Amino acid sequence: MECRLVATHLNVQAGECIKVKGKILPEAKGFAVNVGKDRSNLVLHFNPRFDSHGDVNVIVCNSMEDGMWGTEERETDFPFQQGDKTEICISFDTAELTVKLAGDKEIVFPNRLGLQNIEYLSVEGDFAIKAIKFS
Ligand SMILES: CCCO[C@@H]1O[C@H](CO)[C@@H](O[C@@H]2O[C@H](CO)[C@H](O)[C@H](OCc3cn(Cc4ccccc4)nn3)[C@H]2O)[C@H](O)[C@H]1NC(C)=O
Repeated sequence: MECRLVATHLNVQAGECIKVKGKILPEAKGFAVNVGKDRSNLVLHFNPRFDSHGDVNVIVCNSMEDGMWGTEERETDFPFQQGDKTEICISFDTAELTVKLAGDKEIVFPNRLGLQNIEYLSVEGDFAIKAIKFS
């Protein structure tokens, strides 16, 4: 599937926010926003699934350490629509990450890797990026 963006050497600090703005493709099956140390060490794989891997309208979150997936956490309160514009804001501290979504929805996920900064960001799948902002 389509890799939309990879950014490295970011040095995003705890308390700062990574904002990803874009448009979900009309026939989207899924997309993912990954943040972490590098492509094999992800503190968060944020993966909204419209219809993929047997999931329909589920947000799958997971971590990856040395290339090995962790235990998935799944959210069925699904604030995404195919074809819509959306904005995802990820902030974190050494304990957890907070993903702010449309409609004041928030998802909290543990910082299983204990990362103190985020070096790596990638966006994959059926998502057309409009802007990336670090604040
Ligand atoms: C019940 C026993 C099998 O469990 C299934 O095992 C699959 C394989 O590990 C799980 O699917 C994987 O879940 C991972 C998160 O835990 C990742 O989402 C794996 O995908 C990685 C990936 C990203 N990409 C790029 C991309 C991303 C988004 C949309 C399109 C392409 N391509 N592959 C995805 O293949 C899938 O979530 C899991 N399902 C359950 C219910 O546990």
